[in-house]
Amino acid sequence: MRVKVCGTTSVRDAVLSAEAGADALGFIFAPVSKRLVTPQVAREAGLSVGPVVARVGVFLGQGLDEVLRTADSARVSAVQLHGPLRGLYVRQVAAYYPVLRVVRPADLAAEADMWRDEPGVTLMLDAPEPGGGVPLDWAALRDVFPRGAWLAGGLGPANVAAAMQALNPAGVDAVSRLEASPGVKDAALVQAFVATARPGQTRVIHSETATCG
Ligand SMILES: O=C(O)c1ccccc1NCC(=O)[C@H](O)[C@H](O)COP(=O)(O)O
Repeated sequence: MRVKVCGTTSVRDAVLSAEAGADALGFIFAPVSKRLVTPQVAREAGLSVGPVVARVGVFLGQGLDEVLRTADSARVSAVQLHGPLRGLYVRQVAAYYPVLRVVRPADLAAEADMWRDEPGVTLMLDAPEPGGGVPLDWAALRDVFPRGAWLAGGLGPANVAAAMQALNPAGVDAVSRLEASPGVKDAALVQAFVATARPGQTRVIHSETATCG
């Protein structure tokens, strides 16, 4: 089980999510988002969490050049793609970065067929409005949720265990229900989310500096 905390906009929030045990941090580069971050801040935040935590650049309907340039400048380790996209476009991004391809329930069957045997492209099921905090109907998805797919959509500390029980996703992702205000994390909510999704995984990011001599 992998846990991604999305909508990171500062070094402070990157460090608190990493210390809570998150496997991945999301940096949103879609201009429509309330959690928009610059590539420079994303890069600094990513560098602040050490070598283990994945940094995911999140895009919605943006041009290929913009996606690749921004991802490079932010030094992300993976790219998350929202919106209706041609298969060729997704493959072109996947030639450079592991891709989380985000789909709505209505598009799940077609996209699952398209990406089933495609190394480097992982499906993530999300609500039609990304970052909207609205959970999906897990019961309706039980028979069609693809093996190895990730789940998002209105997840938080109070419901992530039930979502995992219902669909057994390979990863979970959340933003709205982990915030004090849009773009600002609530440390207690992040800790509770990660601890519930994957117990016992906190980590130390900043250790005491050893003194020599
Ligand atoms: O969160 C946003 O503002 C956003 C805007 C545009 C594209 C993607 C966005 N978020 C992507 C995410 O990965 C969210 O974590 C995911 O949609 C779940 O959000 P939530 O339902 O609020 O937990």
